[in-house]
Amino acid sequence: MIINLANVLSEHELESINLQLAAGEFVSGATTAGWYARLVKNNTQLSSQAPAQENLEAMVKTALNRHELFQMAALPKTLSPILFSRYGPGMHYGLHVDNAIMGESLPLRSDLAFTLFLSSPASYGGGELVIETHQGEQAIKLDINQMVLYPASTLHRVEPIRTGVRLAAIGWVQSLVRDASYREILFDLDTVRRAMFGKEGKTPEFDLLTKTHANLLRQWAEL
Ligand SMILES: O=C(O)CCC(=O)C(=O)O
Ligand SMILES: [Fe+2]
Repeated sequence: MIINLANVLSEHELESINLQLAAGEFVSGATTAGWYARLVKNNTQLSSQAPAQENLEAMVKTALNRHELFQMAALPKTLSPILFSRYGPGMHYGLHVDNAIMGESLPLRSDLAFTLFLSSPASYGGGELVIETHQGEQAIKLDINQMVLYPASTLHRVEPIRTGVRLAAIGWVQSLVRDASYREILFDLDTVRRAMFGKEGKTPEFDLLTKTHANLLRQWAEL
């Protein structure tokens, strides 16, 4: 399941993040890629030593923790550190799959990946995130402050930037529910029960669906 999330940050957070990134020190992105992805990774990232990194990361994580659709779709157990990437003209990230296990002291299994777009699409040429799916390639270039959440198990790439600058926040999620098909069932059930609640309130049907959702989550969640 590939899902787009709108309005991830507040206006104020978006402005603050972009101001801090404009003043930040960016270094080669090769340092945070696996040995083979490094061969095709040509971008820059905010230095992990940058004074702003901690604060920026906290802002994105806070926004995701309060985003209902993100919580419903990802069922997050753990979020990775957030990378802030900057692609100028000619930069790209060739076809790769993300590392399955990330981090040494606190290892995380990357079930889902996300890209939060921090530049307006009209301000740069190229730079689509292209994901290989069973239905073929899907090219994604979202509006500023929108996020795509996609399976980290896919092969994907970032097309070369032709003009302008593409800023994005990137991260990974270890989900409480490892199996993507189970996550989709839970997501669908949760969507239906919320829609029912919106139309008719707390009916006996809503209660029963809520019970089913909770009991399936109990079956499938790994804590
Ligand atoms: O910038 C993007 O949209 C994706 C980057 C990516 O694939 C990665 O960092 O592994
Ligand atoms: Fe990737």
